[in-house]
Amino acid sequence: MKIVLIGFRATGKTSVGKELARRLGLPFLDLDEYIVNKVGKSITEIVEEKGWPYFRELEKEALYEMGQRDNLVLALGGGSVMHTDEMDLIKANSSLIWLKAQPQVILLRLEQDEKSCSFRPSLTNKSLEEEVACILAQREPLYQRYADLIIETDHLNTEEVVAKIIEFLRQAGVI
Ligand SMILES: Nc1ncnc2c1ncn2[C@@H]1O[C@H](COP(=O)(O)OP(=O)(O)O)[C@@H](O)[C@H]1O
Ligand SMILES: O=C(O)C1=C[C@@H](OP(=O)(O)O)[C@@H](O)[C@H](O)C1
Ligand SMILES: [Mg+2]
Repeated sequence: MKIVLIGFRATGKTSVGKELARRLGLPFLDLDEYIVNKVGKSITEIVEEKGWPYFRELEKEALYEMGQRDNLVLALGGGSVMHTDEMDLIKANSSLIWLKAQPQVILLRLEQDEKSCSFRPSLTNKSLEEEVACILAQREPLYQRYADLIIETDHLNTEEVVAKIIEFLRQAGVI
């Protein structure tokens, strides 16, 4: 059983993934934390030193490795869905959950999360507000393409999101 969380930055993939794994008694892996531990540098350091294309190569490689793994809950980074070959492999043997949030909610969570500084360097030269609108629009078709279940998280806390995922997995006969 492999449960994979996708969605834009700050929609709750990492927090929900940890709690879901605890509830299901499965190991949890966060793709960004995996990359950071492997390289020994924060995402912000990686991007400042070598640029976004280099981070995307590391992400693609890590995603491919996760395609080979089973029995885990996996939280991806917001941009992981751009690696379509690796995502197609993951899609073949996983339940994929798309966590959604409205742009205003994403902005608020991004600004309040202490990890934004080291895990979420700017993706564009735009203002944060413009960046969220623009990158969300680009990526939504990809999130849609891979999702088995879509959850609107604006008015739900982490436990409520986890409960919805567990209910879906039960109904689908996955657990
Ligand atoms: N459902 C939620 N309601 C309120 N805040 C949330 C929710 N999910 C996540 N957060 C908060 O948003 C921030 C980003 O969450 P995180 O799990 O790191 O998201 P992601 O991994 O998708 O970027 C954190 O500060 C987290 O506590
Ligand atoms: O949206 C993106 O391109 C990114 C999202 C981040 O992960 P979260 O979605 O967990 O914030 C992290 O992978 C990196 O900063 C790139
Ligand atoms: Mg995350």
